[in-house]
Amino acid sequence: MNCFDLTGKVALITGASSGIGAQQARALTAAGASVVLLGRRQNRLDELQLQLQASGAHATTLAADLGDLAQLDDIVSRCMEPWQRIDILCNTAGVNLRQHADEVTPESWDQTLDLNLKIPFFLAQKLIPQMALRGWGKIINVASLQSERAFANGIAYGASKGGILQLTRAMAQAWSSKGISCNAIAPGFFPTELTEPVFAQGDLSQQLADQTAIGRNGQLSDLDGLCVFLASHGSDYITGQTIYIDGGFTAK
Ligand SMILES: NC(=O)c1ccc[n+]([C@@H]2O[C@H](COP(=O)([O-])OP(=O)(O)OC[C@H]3O[C@@H](n4cnc5c(N)ncnc54)[C@H](O)[C@@H]3O)[C@@H](O)[C@H]2O)c1
Ligand SMILES: O=C(O)[C@H](O)[C@@H](O)[C@H](O)[C@H](O)CO
Repeated sequence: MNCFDLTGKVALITGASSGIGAQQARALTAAGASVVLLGRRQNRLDELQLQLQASGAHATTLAADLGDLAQLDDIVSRCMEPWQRIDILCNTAGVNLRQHADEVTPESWDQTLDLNLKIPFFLAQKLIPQMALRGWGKIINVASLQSERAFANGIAYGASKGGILQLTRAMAQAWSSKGISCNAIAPGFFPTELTEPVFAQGDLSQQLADQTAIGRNGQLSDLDGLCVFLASHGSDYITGQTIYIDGGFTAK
């Protein structure tokens, strides 16, 4: 048995229209999974769907805004339509407003905490029952360096990503006995739309690379192995963990 083979599994990926979510879609389909691509930009989802289909993968799109919790039941029923199952949930949609503490407002706080922390929990809660019926499932949350390290412009973001670390442990306590592993990946700095303002400052980008043990920032393809591993039978006895994939940044 190839314990990393995802043939027959269906993954829902939020934030799939760009960056880490789109890369997870490439990695999971390359390992045999079918994917439901959830994002707000239909044109971007369509482009990715075509690319994945060109390499023989099964992919569908679901244009939806996760900013409104009231829409979640409708979103969940739409994501179940294509294959009547979701085995793997990648909770990847996220936002970082990079505000100094003096500038954070109740609205910007809620926007960040709702998308980065609240939605991952409630989306999982709604998908767990059908995973539990089959006795197997995988929740993959996305943490951050800011689950561990504090940045002055990361008040709400850091709170949300610190929260993800503990939420992942609590989800694991609640659901692992049903055969559902709940883990998180914690990427270092990877070039995406989210980090454009960081990578646009060459000096800052180099300083961050210098803080890694490997000596460079991440490339999206660095994430593939961990993503497939956490989605597969290969990680069935791992749950409640946040795995840093940061070139050794947090090990320093
Ligand atoms: N890039 C990095 O260095 C890095 C490091 C650590 C963690 N992360 C995390 O990775 C995740 C993905 O970020 P990324 O770096 O790929 O950036 P990204 O901006 O490319 O991806 C975020 C995605 O979330 C989507 N999104 C935002 N608001 C949404 C909403 N209301 N409804 C639905 N989708 C919405 C965006 O459209 C985008 O596609 C985030 O949770 C981020 O915090 C990124
Ligand atoms: O972009 C930034 O300003 C933030 O520091 C984060 O979004 C990081 O990219 C990431 O979370 C680090 O792991």
